[in-house]
Amino acid sequence: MGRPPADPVLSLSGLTRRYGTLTAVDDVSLHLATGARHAVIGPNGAGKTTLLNLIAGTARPDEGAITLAGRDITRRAPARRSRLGIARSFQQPSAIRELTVLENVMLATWRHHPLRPGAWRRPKRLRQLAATASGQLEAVGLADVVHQPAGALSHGQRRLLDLAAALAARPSVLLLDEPAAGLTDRDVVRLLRVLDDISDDVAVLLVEHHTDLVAEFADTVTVLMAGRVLVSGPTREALSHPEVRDAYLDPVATAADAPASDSDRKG
Ligand SMILES: Nc1ncnc2c1ncn2[C@@H]1O[C@H](COP(=O)(O)OP(=O)(O)OP(=O)(O)O)[C@@H](O)[C@H]1O
Repeated sequence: MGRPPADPVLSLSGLTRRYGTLTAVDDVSLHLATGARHAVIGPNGAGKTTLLNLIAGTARPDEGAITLAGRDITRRAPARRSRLGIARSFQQPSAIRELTVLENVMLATWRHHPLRPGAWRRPKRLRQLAATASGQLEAVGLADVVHQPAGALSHGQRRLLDLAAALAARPSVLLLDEPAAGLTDRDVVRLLRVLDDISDDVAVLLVEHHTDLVAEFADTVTVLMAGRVLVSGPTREALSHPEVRDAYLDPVATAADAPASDSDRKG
């Protein structure tokens, strides 16, 4: 396992979350430095989304602690955490279909940095919001569709819109829940380009099943299995860990390495 960074922006210590008799997240400790590119992988039901929920504050841990830039946020409400610098995207694109692409990003920025009552009527402030939102949309390659309703976008474009909305809040920690889900190969290439352009000020925690994307993007990978950390370390090391290959990844390669028949295996 890798050594924790000296000055982590996000630290999870012994996080545990139970649902009845099921322990969805079991004693997980992770530390992300500023600018980290950290992926969490694992089979369905391994606890990946629950882990993101615990960090975002939409689920509360039964045990353990979370610190953001040294500040204990374990008991902070989700809105407070987002104001402190945690942004996230969800498994399903979350844009409001009836609003334009630009309005969606403006709204997201607004939610993260609430204005004083009535401030929305000030044209200068609105222009600033629109400029920030436009810049972010340009950065993710959606400049051509800013005035279209979000509902008119393709699935891949809506994923990029989610990313723009999360980034517009200028987070220090960005949580991404399966951003490549349902994307075409071409969209994944586009997504990777956008992810690569994210500022080094932002630590990214990426939950993803698309292992090629993980291998390209992440410098560190944590593998969750039944809520527990199976392995955590540099990407190449973690992905080539024998238990990871056997249990989860690359079944074709694993099958090719395996003995030819059951009798071989038993023998
Ligand atoms: N609110 C909840 N109530 C009860 N059980 C839950 C709840 N949320 C998650 N679980 C259970 O916790 C376990 C972990 O779920 P989680 O969604 O975190 O897994 P995951 O690794 O994100 O899976 P997937 O890759 O399918 O999204 C699962 O067994 C799930 O059924």
